[in-house]
Amino acid sequence: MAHKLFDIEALWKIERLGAPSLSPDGAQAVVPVTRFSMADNNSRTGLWLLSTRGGKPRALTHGGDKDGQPQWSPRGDRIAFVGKREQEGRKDASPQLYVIPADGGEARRVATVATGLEAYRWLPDGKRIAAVSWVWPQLKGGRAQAKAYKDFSERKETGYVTAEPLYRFWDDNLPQDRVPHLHLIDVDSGKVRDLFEGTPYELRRPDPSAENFDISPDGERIVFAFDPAPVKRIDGRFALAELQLATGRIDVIARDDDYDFSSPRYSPDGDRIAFTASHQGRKHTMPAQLAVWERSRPGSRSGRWAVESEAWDHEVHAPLHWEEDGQAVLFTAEQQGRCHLWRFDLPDRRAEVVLEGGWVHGFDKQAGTLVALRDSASHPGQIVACLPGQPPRRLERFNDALLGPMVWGRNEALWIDGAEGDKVQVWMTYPPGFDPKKKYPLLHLIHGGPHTAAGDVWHYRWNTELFAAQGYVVAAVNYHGSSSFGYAFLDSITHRWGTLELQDIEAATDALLQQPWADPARVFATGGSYGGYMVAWMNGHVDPGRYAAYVCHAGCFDWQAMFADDAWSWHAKELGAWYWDKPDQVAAQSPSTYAGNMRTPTLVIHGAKDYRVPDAQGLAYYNTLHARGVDTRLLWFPDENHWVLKPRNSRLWYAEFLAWLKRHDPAQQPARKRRK
Ligand SMILES: CSCC[C@H](NC=O)C(=O)N[C@@H](Cc1ccccc1)C(=O)O
Repeated sequence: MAHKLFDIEALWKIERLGAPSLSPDGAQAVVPVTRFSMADNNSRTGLWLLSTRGGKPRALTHGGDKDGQPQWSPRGDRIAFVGKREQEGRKDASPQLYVIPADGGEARRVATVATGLEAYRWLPDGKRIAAVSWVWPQLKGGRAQAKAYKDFSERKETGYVTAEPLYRFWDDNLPQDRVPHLHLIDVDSGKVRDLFEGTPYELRRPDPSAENFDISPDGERIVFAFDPAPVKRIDGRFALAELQLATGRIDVIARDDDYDFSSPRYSPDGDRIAFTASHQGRKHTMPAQLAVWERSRPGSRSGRWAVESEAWDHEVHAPLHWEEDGQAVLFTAEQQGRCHLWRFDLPDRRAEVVLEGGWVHGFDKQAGTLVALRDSASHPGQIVACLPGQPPRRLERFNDALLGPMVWGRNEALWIDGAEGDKVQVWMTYPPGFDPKKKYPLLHLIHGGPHTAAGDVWHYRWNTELFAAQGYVVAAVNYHGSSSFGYAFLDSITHRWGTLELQDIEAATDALLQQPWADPARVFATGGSYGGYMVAWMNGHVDPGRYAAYVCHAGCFDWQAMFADDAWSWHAKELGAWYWDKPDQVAAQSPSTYAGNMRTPTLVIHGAKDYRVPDAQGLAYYNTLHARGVDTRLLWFPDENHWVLKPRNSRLWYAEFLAWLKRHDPAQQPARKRRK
């Protein structure tokens, strides 16, 4: 068989699987599958049925362009999903809810909600659905909302007037006077009721999702997380409230101004609620921990809550999923650059791994069958099933024909001596056919956050296998501040951004340059967002010549000017001061302060729709390098945000990235230039 090298065309031919939902008997899973077209520069998402008992995957939907968030009904007879389709002569102007018989057939639009529907959950009766829609809170009734939506869509004034502190999020101009409300939808009649109408309640504004609410097993109550503060900010501290469906009464059941609560889930008997609690009053970096609220007595509206996982030094990721016996909760959590599925036993307060990562991104468990979406640095997302007493088994082979004939680079985690005498993890990907007796260029990929991690995960925007296939030894350092190594390590960089991270990256470079394969003239450093901050920081702190070139994608350059970002209320917590109180402390952590030392060639990349790191950051860095006479190049996307997401722009991104490294790689210069 001919062996092919993995490249950008293959990357975009990969069919991307979404989180699975299981039928109530656990026999089948439904998953969204997205296929991209480089030619058309777009994508289509359809739903597929996968049997957990054996058999070939079957396509469930064909009609829509973007059929997402499939959820099996509690009775197992139908599957709901969110899509934008054309049906009965009507084209959806906003995402709507559809249902389709689980054994196939035509999808039916459940209702037309002018303001659109997003996240949702089935009620246990299988006849109703609770869904999120952004509405004008002062209006009453669907008709008034529809008129407001029409007026808004057809308005000629494009100006955005606001007095909100949170008025944009990533690339979204929210709230524009709307707030996310929960709605109750009757699946057969299509009747819709706004459950929060006339109340001050709303779900979280940044990315409201189905993790923010849950329905009690008897279908009588809905618990949801809400921000009690009258003015909503990105770092709001959420409380929990419970709504009685019969009366509309809402009671606040758990509130602590020191804590941020999220992701509530009812226990199988409905008398406890698992949720995540982050002790923000102690410090803004505190992890989300597993907490449980317990009703004082059955049917009561009061109860007590406690953090259960305090002694377990891990951050708990939503969603939470109760085991059927009510004794344990399943969730994912990171550990040393991997993300496993864990079972947290409540009586013992002990966590054990149920399914190892790579990286587990989504899962469901019904009737003893577990399914999960899992990837690793060496393969994209796959759906695996675990039946009782059996090892994990793959349920589909969507990408095997494409990826099977490729030669892959080897991935491994190394540990080096980093800052503060700590061991620091470095994820390595070696070129296919790597021979340690030959010489190779070294490429740092520096992760963002800073409180995230590089790891055993498949990345579409910073694909380690793709870079390795181009001949680079790829190193991704989990510098101080990274998640997945415990709280002290994550918090160690607070109020002194840049310093320890640089020591770790430099220590990794030193350690790797000891390897026989390393070529000291061919070392590159690249990164996005906080990783972009780091390469700009390196340009001002590391001697010129140590790194042959940098690539800075969406990098933070100047923390004072960064105050234009959507995350501005975090700055003082992370940097230790507002810029007007301690300008020197903030400036000391800004790469721009060290511009006078910058000499290393840099490719600067930025998207104009990036509200997290506004593109003025990238432009200021690029202009600075120009003014200083440093070799630089700008790749600016008018239509991309913090991430480059369109197939053609991604191809351009990789092409420019690789061409920049090649241009500054002494081994890749024409012979005449190299002799000079
Ligand atoms: C508390 S850190 C800021 C939020 C955030 N973290 C999640 O990844 C983030 O967006 N980080 C950016 C860099 C950044 C840091 C601080 C303020 C704005 C942007 C990233 O690396 O993606």
